[in-house]
Formats: sequence, C-alpha cells, structure tokens
Amino acid sequence: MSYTLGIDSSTQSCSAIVIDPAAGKVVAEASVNFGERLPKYGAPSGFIPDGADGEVHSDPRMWLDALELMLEELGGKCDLSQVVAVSGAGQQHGSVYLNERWPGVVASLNASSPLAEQLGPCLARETSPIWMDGSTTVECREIADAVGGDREVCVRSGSIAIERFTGPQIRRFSKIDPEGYAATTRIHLVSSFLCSVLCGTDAPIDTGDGAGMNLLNLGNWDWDEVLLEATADGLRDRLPAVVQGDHVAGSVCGYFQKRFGFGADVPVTVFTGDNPSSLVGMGASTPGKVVVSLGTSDTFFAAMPEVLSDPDGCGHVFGNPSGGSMSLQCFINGSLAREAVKDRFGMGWDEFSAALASTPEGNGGKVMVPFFRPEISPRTESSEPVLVGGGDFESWKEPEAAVRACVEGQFINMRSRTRWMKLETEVIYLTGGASQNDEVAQVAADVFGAKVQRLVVSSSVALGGAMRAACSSLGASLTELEAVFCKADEAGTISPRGGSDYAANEEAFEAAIG
Ligand SMILES: Nc1ncnc2c1ncn2[C@@H]1O[C@H](COP(=O)(O)OP(=O)(O)O)[C@@H](O)[C@H]1O
Ligand SMILES: O=C(CO)[C@@H](O)[C@H](O)COP(=O)(O)O
Repeated sequence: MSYTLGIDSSTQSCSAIVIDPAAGKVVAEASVNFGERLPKYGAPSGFIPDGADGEVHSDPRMWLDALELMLEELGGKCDLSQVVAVSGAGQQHGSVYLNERWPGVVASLNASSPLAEQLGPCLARETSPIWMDGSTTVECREIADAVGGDREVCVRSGSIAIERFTGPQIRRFSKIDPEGYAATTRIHLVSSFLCSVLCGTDAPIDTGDGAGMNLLNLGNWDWDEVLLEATADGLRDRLPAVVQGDHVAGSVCGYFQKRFGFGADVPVTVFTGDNPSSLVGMGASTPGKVVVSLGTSDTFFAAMPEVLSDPDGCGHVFGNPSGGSMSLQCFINGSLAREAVKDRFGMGWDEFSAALASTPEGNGGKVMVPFFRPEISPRTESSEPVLVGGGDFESWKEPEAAVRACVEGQFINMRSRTRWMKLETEVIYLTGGASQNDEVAQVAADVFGAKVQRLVVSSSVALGGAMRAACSSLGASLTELEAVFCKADEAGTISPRGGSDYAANEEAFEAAIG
C-alpha cells in the first residue's frame, strides 16, 4: 500500500485526506475545527474578532495545535506509516513573522513537546494577519505610488495593490512595529510555514500562493525587485525562494515520524494556497472548468490559457500549481454573511434551506446587498447590508425573503464581478462548506443559468494536495488521477430552472452599491 496525504489549513479548520492513488481509493479523512476544538485561542470562526482598524489576525500556534490534533485523529483512522508522499495548502495571503531562532528550532523539533510550545518563541509577531484583514489601504496607496500606479502593480503582480495581500501587510508591520520587523528574519505564508514545519526546514513558496502577495512578477514567476523595494527595506532577505508547484521541499521530519508514525524519507511537495489546491482537487487544472468555492470566502476561479487580469482591479491572477495561471475573484461576505442572516432569524441550516425552497426565483424583486463587513468585490466601505424591494422586507420582517435575497444577492454579485474572465459557464463545479446545501446550489444554478455539480470527494483542497504529492513524488499522471478522484456526483447534479434572468435584480443591486 502506498498512500499520499493532502493537508488543508483553511480559515476555519485543518483537514486532511489520505488516498491510495494506485487503487483509486480514498483511505481516510479527518478535520479539526479551530473554533470548536481550540477555544483557548479566542477565534470562534478561525480569526480573532473585533480587531482594531480593520485588522483580522489569527494565532499561528492555533494552526500548529490543529495540525497535531488532526494528525492524531487521522492516525486513528489509517496507518500513517503507509504514507509515501505529502503535500498541502494554506488559506491564502496570511503571513507568519519569524525571528532568528526559527531555522535552528524548526530543524531540531523535539517530539516530547508540542509544536506550538517549541515554535512560539520563534514568532517575531505574536499573531498573523490573514486574508480578511483590511487595515492596509494607506500602504496599498504608498506601494502603488512608488511603483507608478495600480496598473503597473497589476501588470507586474497580477493584481493591483490589495489590502489583504502579503506585501501591503508586510509594509504596514514594518511601519507600525519597526523593532518587530527588524527582529524578523523570515516571513512565511501560511502554506510555506506549515510545509516548513512538516519538513523541519525552511521551505520555499510556490507560485500559486506567492502570486497573492503583490510581490511576485508574473513575467518570470520570481520576486519582483521593484515591488520588493516599494514594500519594505531588506525584504528580499526575509523571503524564502519561489518555486513551481511540483517542487519537492524536503521530507517529513523526525518530529512527525516519532509522534505520528510517518516513515523515513517521505517527500513533501511544496504547499500552495487553498484555492490553487482546490483547482487541482476539482479536476480543473486545465482550462475549461469554472469552480465556485463557498468556504469562509466565496471564490470563483478557473485555470486560464494565458494570464488574464481584471481591468477593474478587484480580481487576481495566481499561479496554477500544474503550470500556467488561474484567475480568481474573492468575496469576503461568503459563508459568514449567510450565517449572519441565518442567525438573525434564529434559524438552523435546515430552516435556512426551507426558506430558499419556499420562495420564488427572483424573489419578487427583493434583493439584498449582503455586505456585513466591507466587501472586496466590489470594494465598499459599508458593513451594513442593504435590503431593496419594499415594505416589511426592508425592515427585516420577512425571514424567508431575506434569506433568498441574501443568497441571490451573493450570486448576482458574483456573476457581475466575474464577467471580466469571459468564461462560458455551462457547468459550475461547486465546493466548500456551503456547497453541500442543495438549496444554495440551486440558487447558484438559477442565477448563472448553468448546471451545478459537486464532486463525490468534497474536500477538494486536501484532495488537491494528495494528488499533487502523487504526481510530483510518485510520477502519477494528473489526468488519470482526475479521472478517478474528481468524479462528479451525478445524482446531485442541479439544473437551472430558468424562472428569472435576474436582470432587474442585478440592476437594483448595482444601483444600491452605487
Ligand atoms: N448546510 C449548510 N448550509 C450552508 N452553509 C453551510 C452549511 N454547512 C456549513 N456551511 C458553511 O460552511 C462554512 C465553512 O466552510 P469551509 O469550506 O469548511 O470553510 P474554510 O475552508 O474557509 O475553513 C461555514 O462557515 C458554514 O457557514
Ligand atoms: O483571500 C482569499 C483568496 O484570494 C480566500 O479565498 C482565502 O484563501 C481563504 O479561503 P477560504 O478559507 O475561504 O477557503
């Protein structure tokens, strides 16, 4: 038996899948929700709430604790000594700031004490800004001005200077805590941090996740000197190397061998971002398939035949772990906005679904701009949702209509904001926590006028890691793996009903966002 393992450290949980690539089987899965299992970090939804000035941070020790809990759980379900290759992914853009102790400590992890205890003293910044952080508007402007404007930043890096991207975050840290920045000798992404810990060495950053930093040049897929210079002094020395997604970063280190029973010399393929990994796990790594992920964020992405960036400046280009690039649009008001509406009416998911089922397509013209925190697609300041459509609805007195207005509003916004990708969306491949909800999936089908399919294996981020490990370390064929592991759940296919073209609701939505 030769298994491969894929790890997914996303916003709210650390999950994994073990597959047997030769037998075409899923062997085991495990997941640890940060908020539920690690309440001591004060992050019920995976991040520390109520940060000042738009800051949204998480504690990297929480990610380490969760990794250990998750591997313990996984080890109870399958024999980890049979794992012959590993890879994984992290939520994108988040950054971990490490001091001079880091290289020594990570290379000599002691199996008798937890990772968080040993690596805590290596943090030059106690907590990590994550993708929801919007505190760097000033720094975005400064970087763009230094480089010659947003268009120039976009041409170089695939995105204009964006608040949650790592470069602006690094610049802000260097300004607000110059001593902390001076003590920082290495800055990792969530993905490269966890890959480093697993290998017991300082791992590189892959082009998939690296492109979410406003620091990587899409022309040569390497650090861009002009952007580095515009971002912070001495930045190049603080960043790891950039590599393509098939690079092997090292092998599973002694700590994990002793604690969890991994074998010696198990290669670890460089980790990537959760969305690039999901691209692989959804069987969408060659152009032609559109993926919508309904995780904490909602994202819409696709592999592209050539680099395509958003003229409006809200969308992004990331590296495709299988080569080339992918375009992506991210919506901050995803699952947490749906949860906010559900909670406002004291509903559970079943009642939320029933509300969708009992209301008509188009909602009689009632539509919500469901921005419970400032949105990034499009960029808006407001953290109050807007209800348009009349009477009781606008005073939040029609729960069912409000639920439909929220979900339709989300997909209407997604449809408008992703037109720049010029994709034929006959089928949408849906993944992420909310994708299991058939009624939410039905709204996606109706608004896009496209068939919606989920895959039999739903954990696409982790699966992408296990598939990437099999390709780069075992020489497996990605096409063959996709044929076996990325099968659509045909019984769960949802077709559009065609009851509305949503044109009037889109018009109302656009008018409301101004
Ligand atoms: N039945 C459901 N209907 C709608 N949304 C759901 C349902 N079950 C879970 N979710 C949503 O899934 C989200 C988590 O998705 P997940 O993909 O695990 O997030 P992430 O990968 O960002 O950590 C939760 O915030 C929750 O709102
Ligand atoms: O910021 C982005 C993509 O640019 C987010 O999609 C993060 O990568 C978080 O992903 P989820 O935890 O919501 O999957």
